[in-house]
Amino acid sequence: MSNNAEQFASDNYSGICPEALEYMLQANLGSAPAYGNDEWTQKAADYFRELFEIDCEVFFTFNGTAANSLSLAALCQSYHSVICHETAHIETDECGAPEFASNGSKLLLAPGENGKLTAQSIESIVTKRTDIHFPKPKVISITQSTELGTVYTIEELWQIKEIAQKYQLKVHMDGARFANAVAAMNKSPAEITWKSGVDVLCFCGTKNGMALGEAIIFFNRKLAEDFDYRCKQAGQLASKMRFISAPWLGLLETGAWLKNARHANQCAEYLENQLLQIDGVEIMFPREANAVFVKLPEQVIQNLKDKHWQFYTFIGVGGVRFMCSWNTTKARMDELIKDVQEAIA
Ligand SMILES: Cc1ncc(COP(=O)(O)O)c(C=O)c1O
Ligand SMILES: C[C@H](O)[C@H](N)C(=O)O
Repeated sequence: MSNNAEQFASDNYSGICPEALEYMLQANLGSAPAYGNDEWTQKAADYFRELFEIDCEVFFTFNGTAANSLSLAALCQSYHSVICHETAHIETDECGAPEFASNGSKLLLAPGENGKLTAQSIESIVTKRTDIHFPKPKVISITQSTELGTVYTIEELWQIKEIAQKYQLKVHMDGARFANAVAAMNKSPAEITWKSGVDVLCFCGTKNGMALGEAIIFFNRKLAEDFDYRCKQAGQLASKMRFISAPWLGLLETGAWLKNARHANQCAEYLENQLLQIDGVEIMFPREANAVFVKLPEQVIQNLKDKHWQFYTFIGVGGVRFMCSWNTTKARMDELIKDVQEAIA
């Protein structure tokens, strides 16, 4: 087997946290009804309704791309468009799945500082064209925490809510790192979702300590009509759904979902502080969740790769993302910091 030392490439690299694994093993005792008709799925869905303080509709998919693309398809018709940030994952890394699942809804890209849409950038797109030849804006998609490791504040979410209401737009939240945003903001899940105008949240379990599995949470039940059929048709209805919902229940009932996110955020804060002490390292965006984006000289990047460090460099020349996870250790961070120091020296 290859070297399984922890990497800072992505929280997708991490294994399953103990709580998720324990509940998975419990669910493995004996047989259970298939296709979501099991007690684990019912309990997990009920727990989400308790956590978000609302009678929301909950669905489970295998991954985030499916969650995003299917939920967006539920919010708009093929002749509509979805406004998202130019660095949004639904634009950069889902291979056109949102457009495919919606039969053609166009993504309209907006700039914005630190990876965030603003009410102004949204309004300028909505008002730019209103003629029949242009796909009518219908959905705003925001990522919380963002692809650049930043977090929408409550004030920013409310400004976006006001624009959405002004122009009758729905709001989708890509919550690949939603737990990290909750941990960073110290606000309730309800406050940073439906109370701030979010209609549907794709809450990622994969990056939060599960093997796989996302929860799609419709705060507006009307929008979930027949969504189960959409999931089935897309191959996202798990026959042994208990092996997605039980680990979710493990994260929720034990509080590990928030504990894991807090740990990842705290590790990123430590990593950022240590990197800031190295001459030649430039922090690219405010570190507000579990990712640290730094600018490094090209030969330093190559030196780190030669030492078998793995990381994403999708953010321009010299841009590097270090992502912390539920199982990140100080020892491993110190190894990375030492190698960066030696490479720069
Ligand atoms: C911001 C964001 N959204 C969505 C996804 C999609 O998740 P998946 O790779 O499981 O399709 C990812 C993947 O890591 C992501 O980083
Ligand atoms: C960028 C890559 O697609 C993955 N979503 C990640 O964040 O690691």
